[in-house]
Amino acid sequence: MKYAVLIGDGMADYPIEKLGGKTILQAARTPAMDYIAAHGNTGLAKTIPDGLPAGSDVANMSILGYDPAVYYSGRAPLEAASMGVALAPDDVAFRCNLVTIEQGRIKDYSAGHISSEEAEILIETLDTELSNEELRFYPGISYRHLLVARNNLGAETECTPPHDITGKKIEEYLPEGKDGDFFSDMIKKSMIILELHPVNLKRIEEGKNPANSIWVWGQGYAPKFTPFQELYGKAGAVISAVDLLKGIGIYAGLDVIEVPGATGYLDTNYEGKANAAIEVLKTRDLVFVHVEAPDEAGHEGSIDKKLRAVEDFDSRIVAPILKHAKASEEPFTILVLPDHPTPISLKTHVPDPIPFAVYRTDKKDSDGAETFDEESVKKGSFGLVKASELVGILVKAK
Ligand SMILES: O=C(O)[C@@H](CO)OP(=O)(O)O
Repeated sequence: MKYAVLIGDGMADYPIEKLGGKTILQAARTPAMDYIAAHGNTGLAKTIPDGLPAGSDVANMSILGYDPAVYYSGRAPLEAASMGVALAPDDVAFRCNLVTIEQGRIKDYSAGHISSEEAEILIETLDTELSNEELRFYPGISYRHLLVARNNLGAETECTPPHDITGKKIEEYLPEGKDGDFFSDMIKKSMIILELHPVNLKRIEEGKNPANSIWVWGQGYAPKFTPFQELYGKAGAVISAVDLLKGIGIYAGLDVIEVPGATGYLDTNYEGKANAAIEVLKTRDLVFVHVEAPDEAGHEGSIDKKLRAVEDFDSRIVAPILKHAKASEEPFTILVLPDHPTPISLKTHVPDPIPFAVYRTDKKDSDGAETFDEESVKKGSFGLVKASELVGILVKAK
């Protein structure tokens, strides 16, 4: 049996008035996911354990088969692993967004989805100006970067994800608590350094949001994972543009497959990711394919972009993998799901259970769902499951 777990980050949503009360999944054309729901089994999965933040870190850790209540120690340590940054036991890794601040408010948590190339120049400037024996900055993907603080600095600081406070006054959300002042001062220093940086002057000239500040959050210590192979007896791989999924994969001992042109946005290399998934399953039992785009569209509050991202995920990731699976001599199990909802109306994540559907090429089955969406899956035989148990259920199924 081969397994393909296909994750459309943030796909789930709430009923939208402009769509006649439909959710994005109900309004989008998703024939491949509808086929999987109609010919397989469906249910709802709780990807965010009570008491943990509704983020893609917690949610995707669950989907990859690791209970966040046991394994989660923060987002940034996972991203650090993908960036090749080793952490000492008392190192605290922070996510360091490049953001756009305007009139004292968070205008854009992504600084206009700044290119990784532009961002690297800015992060290197900040590292030159602000790093010391206790602090180092590391460039990542687009607006997503890393700050590592030594000697437990910032471990207990209260930070807020910038995508949760679009439009809000930064003074009300700057880092607080232990070492809060230190990191607040660092954010303010970054504004001075970045304001007139040539990269930003050019972005402003081009009508793009400047990356005129950093914003730190998602900190934590390096986690400890039991290898995926040991937990599930399967050799697996991860395909994603973002360091978060690659980092979880590295800690789990999965192979990380790099796909050129994978951007973490709507312009990602869908075909490249689908082809890489089909290729890697020739030599591995299981592949996780993660697409970030629907989540970014949700944060932007764009119905059109989120419809496009979901339809692209369906036609350019799910459909080719489904076609390959049905033509394959070896049986396939395909699981499709979001990691969490990113409702257009809220422009950020919520911890609500997410819809999922499982299709096996060697079984004629159906739970009565005709489409794949937040309501139809409730007809399914799975009911409500703990997402971190899903992989185990699939690989043990007879
Ligand atoms: O990368 C990020 O900062 C966030 C934005 O929401 O994306 P995700 O939650 O999907 O990791």
